[in-house]
Amino acid sequence: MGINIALDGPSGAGKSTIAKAVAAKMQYVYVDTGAMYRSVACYMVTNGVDLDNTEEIISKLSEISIKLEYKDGAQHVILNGEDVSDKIRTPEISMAASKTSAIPEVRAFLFDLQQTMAKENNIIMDGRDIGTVVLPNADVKIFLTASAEARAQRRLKELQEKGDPSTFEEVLRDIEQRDYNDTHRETAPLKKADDAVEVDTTSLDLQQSIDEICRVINEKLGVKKNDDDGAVKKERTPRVLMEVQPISKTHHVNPLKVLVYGILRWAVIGIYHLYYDIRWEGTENVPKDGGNIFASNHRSYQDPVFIALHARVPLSYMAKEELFQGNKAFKWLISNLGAFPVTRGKGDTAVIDTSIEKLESGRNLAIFPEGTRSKDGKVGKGKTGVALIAAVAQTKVIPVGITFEGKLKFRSKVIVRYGEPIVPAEIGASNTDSKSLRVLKNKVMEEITSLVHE
Ligand SMILES: Nc1ncnc2c1ncn2[C@@H]1O[C@H](COP(=O)(O)OP(=O)(O)O)[C@@H](O)[C@H]1O
Ligand SMILES: Nc1ccn([C@H]2C[C@H](O)[C@@H](COP(=O)(O)OP(=O)(O)O)O2)c(=O)n1
Repeated sequence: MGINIALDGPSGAGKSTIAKAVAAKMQYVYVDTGAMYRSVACYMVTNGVDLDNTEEIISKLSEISIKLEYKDGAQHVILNGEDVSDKIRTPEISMAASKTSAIPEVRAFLFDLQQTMAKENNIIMDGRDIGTVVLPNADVKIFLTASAEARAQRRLKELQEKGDPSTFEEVLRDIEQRDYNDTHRETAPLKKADDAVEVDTTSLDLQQSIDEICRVINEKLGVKKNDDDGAVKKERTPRVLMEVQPISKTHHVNPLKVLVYGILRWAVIGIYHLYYDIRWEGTENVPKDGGNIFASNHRSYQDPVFIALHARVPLSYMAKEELFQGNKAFKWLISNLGAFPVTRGKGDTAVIDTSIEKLESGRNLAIFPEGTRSKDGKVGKGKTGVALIAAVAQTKVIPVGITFEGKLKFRSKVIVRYGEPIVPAEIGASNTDSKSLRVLKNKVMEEITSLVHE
């Protein structure tokens, strides 16, 4: 179960703008339930359904599929495969949504979808009934308001920017009509939950509103008192959330080094083709830039080289510290090939910092989540370290599957498969809380396993 923040209030109070900003700041998923109601209305309007004919509206619900997708940080609303993100924002659809959202069957239809999203992710969800009906146990509930005039003024500005000729009076009338519809419907009317914090934004500008909401959230997520026994509930502090700092992709490995590395790579690829019966698959999945994690099953000491040969930017990888203690020339060699030491079995936390530093410096990082080589070729369960590094750095993880029969020897048939990159935030792992790490680790191990067995 993720952390859930419920944000309710009337139209134009600032819910979606603020929720988006908070989601970006806290690396949460933003769920715009209004967009879902708008999509239902959009389908009805587009298909000529009479909005006073409740029976017909209900009968059409089974034809609707709604998805919220996240591309380049923006939320897109997909209705039956079509991106309707812009289409649902017209005054006509606003008014239609206000009408169709009063129908209990429409609400029940969207309720399941909303609850599922809340279960799977850390989310901030905005709407009218989130704190009262959809997420009655939300960790934080906020009721956002502003005077009808202030809200109408904001909407008018928005509409004017889009070239819409509506007047202030018309917009105010629409807002008041929708407020009336939303607060007077029988099912899940707009009202403040008893345990919600009310924030009035009438005299606050946007930044002040965002700051106030962040303050309320931090206060609520900090330490929560259990009303029944006065004990402090299991603390879910935002401290952990703050540690997530997506690495900056502005650091690049020296281009000359990349060029020399490229020439060497191709020379080594040639040698490897002579020595092994080797093939690389899925090379189109390898990002052209650095700062990515390659997570692979571990079969042999050659694995870092196998993985590196199709990555354009050099790789760093962890190697057991004993390798750095013996022969100085060997230490020099492996260090220059990107290895850095890790103390095994001691929960070496410095290695996490070093890994992040490597990624930040623009290098790629190879990790073998199983920790040790597999003798029989079976993929083990994997440790959480890979997920922790990926979650803290919020960077792509490219799963890799390495297969060969028995022991690696001259002319062994080797296949190295690169899978599609995993983006932590897209699979609900936008934090370092235990649920995010579990989700991420499981996904990485699943992908590696299926690449090995393809
Ligand atoms: N506190 C505020 N002060 C000024 N403008 C605001 C404020 N909050 C929101 N806005 C602006 O008002 C408009 C409506 O806000 P929006 O987030 O769409 O409201 P809601 O989701 O509650 O309907 C947006 O253009 C937004 O930039
Ligand atoms: N949880 C929700 C969310 C929206 N609705 C209704 C109320 C509104 O009339 C429509 C559209 O909501 P939306 O939040 O997009 O509207 P505004 O952006 O506030 O104008 O859906 C609802 O009934 N319950």
